[in-house]
Amino acid sequence: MNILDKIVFDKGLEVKLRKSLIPVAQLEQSALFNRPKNSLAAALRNSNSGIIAEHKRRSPSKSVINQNLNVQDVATGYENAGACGMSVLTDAKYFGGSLDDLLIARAATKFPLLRKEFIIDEYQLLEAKAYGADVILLIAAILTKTEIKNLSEFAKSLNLDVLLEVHNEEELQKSIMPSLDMLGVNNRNLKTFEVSLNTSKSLSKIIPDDFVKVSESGISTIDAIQDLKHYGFQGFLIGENFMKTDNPGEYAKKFIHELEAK
Ligand SMILES: O=P(O)(O)OC[C@@H](O)[C@@H](O)c1c[nH]c2ccccc12
Repeated sequence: MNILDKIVFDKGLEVKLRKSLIPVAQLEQSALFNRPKNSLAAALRNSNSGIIAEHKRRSPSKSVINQNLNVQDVATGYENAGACGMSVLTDAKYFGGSLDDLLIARAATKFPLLRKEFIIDEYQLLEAKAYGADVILLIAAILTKTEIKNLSEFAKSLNLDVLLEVHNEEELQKSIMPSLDMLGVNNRNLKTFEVSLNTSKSLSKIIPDDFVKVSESGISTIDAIQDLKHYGFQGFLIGENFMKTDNPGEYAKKFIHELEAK
């Protein structure tokens, strides 16, 4: 079993347990459930920096990144920095996150929030909504074409934006459908952890222009972003490069100002 298979196996057990603890009706009663969406896709289209800043304490590829921060400070820091939105890892076992992190970020900010999770079940989309997300991630490597269709259509019915993530051409070909808002290319192979920005560059040519293109992972310099912009990318998902500092918000602010000055 590769790491992605392990994560998905554990996620299946976790979702089953969560479903038995919190019924759908309770999620639907959340005060946040009918909150109007703040669209990440729209924010990216209207931005010239396009940064989506991530909250990530640890990961299977890097182990600990930063365990000493408070999500509320990180969220307000990212919003004040001028990021288009924030990605909040909610997986506990492999990334040290939680749905409470999402709830805290929501209470502290108004900008678009992405629930960064291994989504395999509609129940997780109801959770995303109940805990204040505006956007959800779907990962093509762990879903069939039918699952992508069903989950993305359900997300749209809940008024959530959908970011679909691919890593190769085969995943992209099976995924292109109208119920997606953004197409993300993960520069990191989730099975081997290899990272190359060339993955974004080569797949950009076959992503239809009606989707906002997002490049994810392994981005640490202004030059890399300038380069990716030439390939049509409008969104740049950055985690570790911000989170490894003592003050991710301040670091992101400098980074975004520098990018906007170019
Ligand atoms: O920390 P980085 O290299 O800047 O990467 C951020 C983000 O792209 C990465 O965390 C990510 C992209 N897709 C994912 C899917 C699941 C978990 C994590 C991810």
